[in-house]
Amino acid sequence: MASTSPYTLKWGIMATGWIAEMFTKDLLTNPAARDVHDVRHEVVAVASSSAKERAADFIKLIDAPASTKAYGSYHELVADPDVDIIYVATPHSHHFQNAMLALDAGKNVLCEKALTVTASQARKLVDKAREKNVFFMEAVWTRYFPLSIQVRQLLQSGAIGNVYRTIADLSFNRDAPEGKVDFDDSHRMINIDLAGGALLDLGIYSLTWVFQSLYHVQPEEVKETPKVVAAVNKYHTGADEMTSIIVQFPEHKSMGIALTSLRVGTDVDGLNSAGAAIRIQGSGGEIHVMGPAYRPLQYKVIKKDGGGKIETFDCPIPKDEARDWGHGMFYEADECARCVRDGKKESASLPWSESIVIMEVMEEALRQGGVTYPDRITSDVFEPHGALNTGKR
Ligand SMILES: NC(=O)C1=CN([C@@H]2O[C@H](COP(=O)(O)OP(=O)(O)OC[C@H]3O[C@@H](n4cnc5c(N)ncnc54)[C@H](OP(=O)(O)O)[C@@H]3O)[C@@H](O)[C@H]2O)C=CC1
Ligand SMILES: O=C1OC[C@@H](O)[C@H](O)[C@H]1O
Repeated sequence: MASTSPYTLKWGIMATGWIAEMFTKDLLTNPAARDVHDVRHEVVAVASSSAKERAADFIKLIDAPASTKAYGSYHELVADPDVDIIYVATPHSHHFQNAMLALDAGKNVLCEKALTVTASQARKLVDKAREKNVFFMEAVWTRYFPLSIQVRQLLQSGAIGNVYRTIADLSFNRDAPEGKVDFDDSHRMINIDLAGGALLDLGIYSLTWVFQSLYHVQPEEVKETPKVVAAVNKYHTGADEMTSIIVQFPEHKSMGIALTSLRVGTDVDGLNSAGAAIRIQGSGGEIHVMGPAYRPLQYKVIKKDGGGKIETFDCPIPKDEARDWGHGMFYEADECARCVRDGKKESASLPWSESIVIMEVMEEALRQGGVTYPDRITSDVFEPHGALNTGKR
């Protein structure tokens, strides 16, 4: 008879910034609040590259169990035998080195987006995961939302006919006087040393929708590597502040347009008055996903022969009332738990090969736009004791 007790995945959290807080609070919610009963999560340890006290403060901040261990280095975290999986929540610049540190130690890894700064780095991480026979996934949380799964199923079932075009935007209006944007130059959003820029931070979600709707659904035997045409406006730090990419699949007669900007917003008034952030267009209709592209809560299906009828589907993020929390990152955590439980090394929702192709597209777009990141963060040579793994700023 099948066991009824849920599988427990034990997490180590690498870094103590904003998204680490959001994600770890989600891990601590009761899975039953989202009607999940087959897996659960434990936060075993948190590491800060700055100081052990910072990790201890984080544990208090998120109201984790008192037994949660605090480490003052990433090395200690990856050496902890109680940890099953490491969540890498550092800036883009650090992902390759930090994820490699964890994989090399034989840990399963969930690494924040954008997976790396270069495609070569992504390929090396995948090679290491394969060599160590561990699970590895890019934390594009939106992919694991029930909304995304429903939209992919609709597309695969032919609900809007042949899908030919997707237009997706994730842009924030952070325009500021004197040609500036409303981030300090040192902020990771625009800091070239941290691999900042609109594309790696936000545009990756526009590409996620282009890829979910046009590439992911292509049968394996006819998967087509896209052609890329990009236009980039650079900020004075050297990072991209506005990037538009055409992703072309000529064999499939399809095209995606992925947009991102730090000057104008997708949602001009914060009330979705401007309409859908994502339009997926097929021969028989359209699916409109209401933004933001990273955390969409509603989609609409409009059929060509629907006589003006619009079907609207709401997909709210469930909240654990006892903890007064529910952000939506628990869906990707549940996916990790199921994959590790089942011995899978990659997720079918975002396979390694797809993360790599998306990195290739972003790399090519930035190349066309003349954005160059410093050598120390584009290197694909693993330096376990280098500055990016030891917290030397
Ligand atoms: N999925 C999502 O919705 C979101 C994902 N992200 C992604 O998460 C990652 C982190 O973003 P976010 O949490 O906003 O960033 P923060 O700046 O808030 O946190 C980054 C953390 O990384 C660690 N770190 C190590 N070295 C450095 C360094 N040189 N400079 C700055 N921080 C360093 C620090 O933790 P410590 O000192 O403890 O080691 C720091 O707190 C990015 O990849 C981003 O794209 C961000 C926001 C939303
Ligand atoms: O991943 C993200 O999604 C939400 C944004 O606010 C954030 O900048 C980005 O990193």
